[in-house]
Amino acid sequence: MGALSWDDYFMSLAFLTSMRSKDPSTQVGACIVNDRNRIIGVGYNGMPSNCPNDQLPWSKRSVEGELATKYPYVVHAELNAVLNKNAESCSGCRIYSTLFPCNECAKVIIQAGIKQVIFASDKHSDRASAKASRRLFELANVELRQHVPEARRGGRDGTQWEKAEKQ
Ligand SMILES: Nc1nc(=O)n([C@H]2C[C@H](O)[C@@H](COP(=O)(O)O)O2)cc1CO
Ligand SMILES: [Zn+2]
Repeated sequence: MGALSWDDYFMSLAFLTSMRSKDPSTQVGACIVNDRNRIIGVGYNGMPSNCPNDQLPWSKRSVEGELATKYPYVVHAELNAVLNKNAESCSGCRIYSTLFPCNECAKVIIQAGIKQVIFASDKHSDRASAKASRRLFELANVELRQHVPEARRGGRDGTQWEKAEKQ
């Protein structure tokens, strides 16, 4: 078996990172890499630091309304990856994400100077948020590419991607 490609390696790292997420329904991971294939930052979806996790909800919906769901509180994987960066800048970098970025993360990705987005799952492509992301990325000349694991081209065991697509 040959060496793992950079794309498979960084997407695998994004999946590994996603496994740190406490979100019971959707674990997302992201990894930012520079043009020398050095890792600049990683992140997963989680509640903001210093907020005791047991005091915020993980529900998708609630009879008590939106404030009793995770959505107003959770920090997305891509935003965490940018915020966690260990380099001066993300300018000219690429980001690997296990899920296509929402429009709020698209704004952050563009403002951070990231030039390429590689994603695994695109399961919410019909949502307004994903359509807005695409529009912003197109206007800002950020390249989008869905990751096709080597396994799909014949060879490696690609079970983690199959699992992500089913999520
Ligand atoms: N690109 C993304 N990065 C993320 O980190 N997320 C997070 C926010 C939530 O914690 C979870 C989505 O919840 P759900 O609606 O699929 O149960 O994934 C969501 C998206 C989707 O745009
Ligand atoms: Zn987002």
